[in-house]
Amino acid sequence: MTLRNFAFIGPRGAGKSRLSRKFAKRLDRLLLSTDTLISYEAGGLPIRDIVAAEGWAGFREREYRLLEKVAGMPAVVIDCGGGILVDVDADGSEYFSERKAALLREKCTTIYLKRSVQWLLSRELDSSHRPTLAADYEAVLRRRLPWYEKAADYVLDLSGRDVNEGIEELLFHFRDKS
Ligand SMILES: Nc1ncnc2c1ncn2[C@@H]1O[C@H](COP(=O)(O)OP(=O)(O)O)[C@@H](O)[C@H]1O
Ligand SMILES: O=C(O)C1=C[C@@H](OP(=O)(O)O)[C@@H](O)[C@H](O)C1
Ligand SMILES: [Mg+2]
Repeated sequence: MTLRNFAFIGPRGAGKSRLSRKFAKRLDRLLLSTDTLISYEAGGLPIRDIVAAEGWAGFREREYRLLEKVAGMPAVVIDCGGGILVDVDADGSEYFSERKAALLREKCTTIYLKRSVQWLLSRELDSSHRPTLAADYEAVLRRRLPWYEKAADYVLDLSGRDVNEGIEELLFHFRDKS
């Protein structure tokens, strides 16, 4: 039995944080949230404030540096922020983050929590901790969804199913592989 770690990826609001907490508990593993650790390292500043101060480029850089530290830890569950596969260029345009994808590929079993575009749009979350991504959130989703597919070792489609069913599927699929 190897002690490979798990990383959850997927768009904002897919349920990564909630599911990964339950999953880590079932496996009795340590759960690490990239968002929470980035905030903590920034002296407790909410992500919204980090982005306001440093721009998305600053936040993506923090995300990369944090992922470098946690991706190789053995036997942990990593709850990634929705933009873990994103970097931004000088004019603020998003592109696929090969450097963060490479860390996930090399060091983690990456699970994509898949939801339909309609489901995600109907639940787009408005919270003081989640800075607005763009006026056209659907365009953001359509650009990013293929990136999650590309980076995933396993796709967990939660359409019409609850979190517990999803966890049972993962425990079954990875029963001899984790
Ligand atoms: N399956 C679900 N059923 C009901 N509420 C959910 C479910 N998954 C997530 N939520 C709620 O939706 C919100 C976003 O979930 P969260 O786990 O934070 O998503 P993510 O980390 O992918 O952005 C939270 O308020 C959470 O309580
Ligand atoms: O999609 C994104 O770019 C982001 C998603 C957020 O995490 P959740 O997916 O947990 O909401 C958080 O990392 C930050 O606000 C940026
Ligand atoms: Mg989250």
